Amino acid sequence: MKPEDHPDIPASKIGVLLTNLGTPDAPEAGAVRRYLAEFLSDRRVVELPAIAWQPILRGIILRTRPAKSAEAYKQVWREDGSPLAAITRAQALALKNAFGPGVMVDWAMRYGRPAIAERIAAMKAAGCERILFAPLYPQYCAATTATANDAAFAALAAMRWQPALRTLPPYHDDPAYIDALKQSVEASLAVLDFEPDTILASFHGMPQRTLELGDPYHCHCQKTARLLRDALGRDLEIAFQSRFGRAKWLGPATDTVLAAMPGRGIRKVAVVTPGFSADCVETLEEIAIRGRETFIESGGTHFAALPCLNADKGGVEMLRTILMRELAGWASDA
Ligand SMILES: C=CC1=C(C)c2cc3[nH]c(cc4nc(cc5[nH]c(cc1n2)c(C)c5CCC(=O)O)C(CCC(=O)O)=C4C)c(C)c3C=C
Ligand SMILES: [Fe+2]
Ligand SMILES: [Fe+2]
Repeated sequence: MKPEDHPDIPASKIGVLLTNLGTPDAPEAGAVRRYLAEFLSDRRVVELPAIAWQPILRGIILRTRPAKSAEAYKQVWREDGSPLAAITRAQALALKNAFGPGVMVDWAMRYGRPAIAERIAAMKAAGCERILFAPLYPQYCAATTATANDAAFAALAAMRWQPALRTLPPYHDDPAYIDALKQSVEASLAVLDFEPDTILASFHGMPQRTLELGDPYHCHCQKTARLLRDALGRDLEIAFQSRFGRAKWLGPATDTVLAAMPGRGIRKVAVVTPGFSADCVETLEEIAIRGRETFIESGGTHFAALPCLNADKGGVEMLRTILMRELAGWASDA
């Protein structure tokens, strides 16, 4: 029996914490500025010494970009908030009972709210002595996966009684992921009123230098694209979107490819964004709105932006499969 002066200890549980990048609290310049200040101050994202970068960030970028980005967010904002947050929340909800009793599922964001440290602390307070931390990036990159893991381990660094922590590895070539993408693309194409001449797989870009420094992101994206092309058994091109700053980024650039396609005889295109586990401003505004404009203004006739896996049945089942594998030896249902 526990002595009277002994602190309460909740029954031992397991936690699964889904994590994505983060998003502003509102589609307004002030909220976007706070979000970008945190995001773009991360040394894993902009790999420049603070003394050189902070004056540019504070003096130029945070004065100009928030208003422009807020306009983009306004165009995709939903009644239940930012698409990225709403969909990540829905993914966690859909997986709530997926791993059996004693396994709780929650979600967090690397930047903004709900914060990773806050949700890990809540899981520990609820009795989670083991946590599977799952950054939902199929392709590994230091600017996404590693910085999310850093934040999780930093949260543990402040704890006396730490939970054991596992992290979800990249799943860019996992058969469950490739199959979910194939099914999702085929279902989306089946309801289009046109047959695309080709499919363009657009991944978020990264500075070229990160490839030279040893980041596997470029190779992971290429492998996902190759496996998806093989699974679909049809033409599929790869491109990288969302270039930021003046340095050279991975290519070819999505907007350049879309602008050139009609000149190459490709007038009908479907764009898929397999690197995003949830639709967000990058897919819904940059691709579905601006990408369409670029393609049509260049002479294209038909354009479709296909949805991400999101909290759809196939996407959730894929997440259940890969998460269950990582829970092996921890959860009895795994
Ligand atoms: C999926 C992988 C992602 C990688 C790799 C990535 C790298 C990266 N991004 C920026 C700058 C910005 N990204 C922004 C939005 C954004 N980025 C990702 C994912 C990756 N980023 C997502 C899911 C989102 C959407 C967030 C949302 O709220 O919907 C933005 C903000 C939007 C804007 O102002 O354009 C910026 C800025 C850099 C610099 C970078 C790698 C170095
Ligand atoms: Fe980004
Ligand atoms: Fe590569």
